[in-house]
Amino acid sequence: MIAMDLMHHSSCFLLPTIPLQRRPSLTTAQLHVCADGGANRLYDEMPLFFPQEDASDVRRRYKPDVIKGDMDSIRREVLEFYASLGTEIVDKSHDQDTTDLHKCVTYIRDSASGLDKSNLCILVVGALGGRFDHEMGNLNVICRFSYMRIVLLSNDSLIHLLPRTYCHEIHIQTSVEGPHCGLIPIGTPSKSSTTTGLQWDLNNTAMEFGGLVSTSNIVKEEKVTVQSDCDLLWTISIKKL
Ligand SMILES: Nc1ncnc2c1ncn2[C@@H]1O[C@H](COP(=O)(O)OP(=O)(O)OP(=O)(O)O)[C@@H](O)[C@H]1O
Ligand SMILES: Cc1ncc(C[n+]2csc(CCO)c2C)c(N)n1
Repeated sequence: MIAMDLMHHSSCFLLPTIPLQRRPSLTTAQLHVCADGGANRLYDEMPLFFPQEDASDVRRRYKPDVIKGDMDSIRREVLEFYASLGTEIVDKSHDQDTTDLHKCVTYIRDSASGLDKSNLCILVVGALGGRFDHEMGNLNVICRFSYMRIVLLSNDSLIHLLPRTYCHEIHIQTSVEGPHCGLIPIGTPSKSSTTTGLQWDLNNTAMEFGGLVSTSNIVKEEKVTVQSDCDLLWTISIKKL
């Protein structure tokens, strides 16, 4: 039998930041990349977190490093505002075969700008809870880049891939996530998946889309373990404040 490497997962990025900082925790990221129309949301919504402050000051403080995409959704005023602050604009309007998220992931993967990639994790905010074709496109990106750690986030859920080549230990941050969770074989049927720490554990269980998938499961322990013969999507609910 071949011993498999262990991969640890922890959503500690969801934990509140030190109150003194008074900043959303994602500001600690090394690189901030907006996918096309995502820049409109940053521009429109960041000032809402700081209603007492001048909107332009807030936007300057939360400036993206890069905006990349096919540029069919970003508003001109938003593009010009961030470009004037030095944001790098990567216009890929000629590429209509990959999504803007795909374009952004390749930017981060191929970026050589002093980014520490040893423990790289990409958090994708606003990735869920909108148009279904966009959501499916985003899931496809995490399957396509299965060798990278990419987490899709909304206000309600978090999703990432558990590659079949590892045993997984998921450390549950019970103050901010759970208890609802799911394990879904999205690409290929699984002949055997085994878990611990769930209300309905899998025990060498077969799963396939169109057959049995594990949705509406419940986390029962602070550590969940998963092992499978195929890549699985892991999803867990995010608690409301
Ligand atoms: N409602 C949504 N739900 C989930 N993800 C989204 C949503 N809207 C945008 N995204 C993500 O943000 C990226 C940029 O969004 P944008 O609105 O610029 O897409 P777009 O290129 O205009 O797409 P389309 O041409 O299909 O309308 C998308 O590739 C997708 O990953
Ligand atoms: C088979 C196939 N289906 C859809 C598209 C369209 N498309 C896919 S990604 C993208 C860019 C969105 O920003 C567009 C327009 C395609 N090219 N090929």
